[in-house]
Amino acid sequence: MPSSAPEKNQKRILLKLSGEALMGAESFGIDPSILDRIADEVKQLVEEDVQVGIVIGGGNLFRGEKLAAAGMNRVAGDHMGMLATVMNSLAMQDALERVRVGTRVMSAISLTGVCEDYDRRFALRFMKNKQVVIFTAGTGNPFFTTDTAACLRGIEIDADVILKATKVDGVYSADPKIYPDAVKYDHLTYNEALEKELGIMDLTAFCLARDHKKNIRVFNMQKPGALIKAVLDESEGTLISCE
Ligand SMILES: Nc1ncnc2c1ncn2[C@@H]1O[C@H](COP(=O)(O)OP(=O)(O)OP(=O)(O)O)[C@@H](O)[C@H]1O
Ligand SMILES: O=c1ccn([C@@H]2O[C@H](COP(=O)(O)O)[C@@H](O)[C@H]2O)c(=O)[nH]1
Repeated sequence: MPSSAPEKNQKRILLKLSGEALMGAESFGIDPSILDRIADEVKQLVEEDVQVGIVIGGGNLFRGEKLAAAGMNRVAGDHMGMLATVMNSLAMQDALERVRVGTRVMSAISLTGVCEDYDRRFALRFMKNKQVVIFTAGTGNPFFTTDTAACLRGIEIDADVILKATKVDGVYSADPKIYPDAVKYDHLTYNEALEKELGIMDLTAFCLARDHKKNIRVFNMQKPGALIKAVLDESEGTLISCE
């Protein structure tokens, strides 16, 4: 049976892009200049022979939890949240294809005529052929997050690392947006992150990555060049690993 692992010396990454990071200075939606910069950086990685899978959040548009707090049925709200991730994914695909990076959007929810259904084996083939694969619509199930989807897909495609691209420089002793004196960690184990109840990711995502021994690197996507450094130099942000 053919191996699903990348060729020797070739990296495969799962990049989780926060929906909120796509807003830039806006309070809702997408700032096209941010998408264009991310597309340029992803293109550089593909040119360096890195296989790239992407999961995008939907927090810039809708979150099920927030809609439920406003009175909506939670499952309907989560469906809206997952569809929001599809909108972000289509925008990212468009930006990547404008810089001539072949991109497939594979959805956990069937959306005939809009994007392809998720199929792990096809996804691996596309990535080996230098196409970027955007895994969209989260896990396809309500009550989950796109962080969990990123860990799930990262494990399925046997990524070398899961990169969480967000709006802060890494993992801190407390949320740096609320506690400006919080201290940044360069490295943490999963057990430390869980014990300290660090809110950078939800517990389901953390436990999934820990149980399957996948490292996560958290870094700031708003910093130009940080993605390249996080992948090629492994020097950006905070690394979370088992040991
Ligand atoms: N200990 C901590 N260290 C760093 N950031 C933290 C911590 N606790 C909470 N945070 C917050 O977590 C946020 C991460 O949110 P991010 O927007 O990346 O995730 P998301 O909710 O999964 O994505 P989306 O925006 O797509 O919904 C950071 O912006 C930061 O303010
Ligand atoms: O597997 C999933 C993933 C996401 N959702 C819903 O989508 C929104 C947006 O995702 P974020 O991770 O918050 O960016 C999320 O709030 C959920 O409502 C989901 O239901 N299932």
